[in-house]
Amino acid sequence: MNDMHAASTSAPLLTLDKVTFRHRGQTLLQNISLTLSSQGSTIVMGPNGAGKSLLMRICHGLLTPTSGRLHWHDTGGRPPRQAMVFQRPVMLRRSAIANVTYALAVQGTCWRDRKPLAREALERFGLTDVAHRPARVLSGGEQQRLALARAWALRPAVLFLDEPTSALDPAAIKAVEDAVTDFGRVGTRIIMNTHDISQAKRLGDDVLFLCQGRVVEHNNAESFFLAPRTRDASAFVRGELVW
Ligand SMILES: Nc1ncnc2c1ncn2[C@@H]1O[C@H](COP(=O)(O)OP(=O)(O)OP(=O)(O)O)[C@@H](O)[C@H]1O
Repeated sequence: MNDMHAASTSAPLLTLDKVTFRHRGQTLLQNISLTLSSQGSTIVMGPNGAGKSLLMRICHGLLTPTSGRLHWHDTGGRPPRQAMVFQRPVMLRRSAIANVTYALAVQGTCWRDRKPLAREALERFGLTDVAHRPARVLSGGEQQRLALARAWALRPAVLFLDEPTSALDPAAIKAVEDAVTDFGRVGTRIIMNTHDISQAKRLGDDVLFLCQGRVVEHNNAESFFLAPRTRDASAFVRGELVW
């Protein structure tokens, strides 16, 4: 494994030490050791079933590894403020704005600040007109923007995105990519999983390439796409079928 990152000069953010995840006798993630730096955007790539979503869920704290450990460097080992955007947005049976204020309440934001923060986030993502519509009747693209607005309102230090554009048309994809760039501009650390090589080139600083539950290559994005170091990554970049 090449654990070289684009932003390797910046301080470490998260270290995974021999993280393994087993389920019903199957090893789905095996001995993953890596360090993510505190700046930039990491793109997680690899074939279907490689364990990309599992890895992100473990990093986000939704799943616990069977063995191994995670260490967040800046926050004394504890996870920093973080949010996750999924392929299919998870919306509560409430209005768009209530989905945002609810997330702020869960985070512990003072009730006086919730509505102003929610309105600002909805406006930023072009959702002011649908603020009082039930979130679940919004279009797929609008729901994904709402998921991003909800994440934006939380001011996360780290944002995980699990294939956020795979069900969207080009205009909606552009809106999501612009949002990811905006998060990056305000210093949010991006960790995103995508199958779209062009998108990875547009958004990624470093690439984490997984195959069959292992990290095969971790490299800065330019090197990964121009001169991958491993056979599997080369085949993947050439568009060959890798599994
Ligand atoms: N919560 C879970 N508990 C147990 N097994 C899981 C869980 N989530 C995923 N898996 C299994 O782990 C393997 C890897 O799944 P994962 O969703 O991480 O792959 P992926 O690389 O994201 O694939 P894709 O590109 O198809 O989304 C699959 O065999 C899946 O069935």
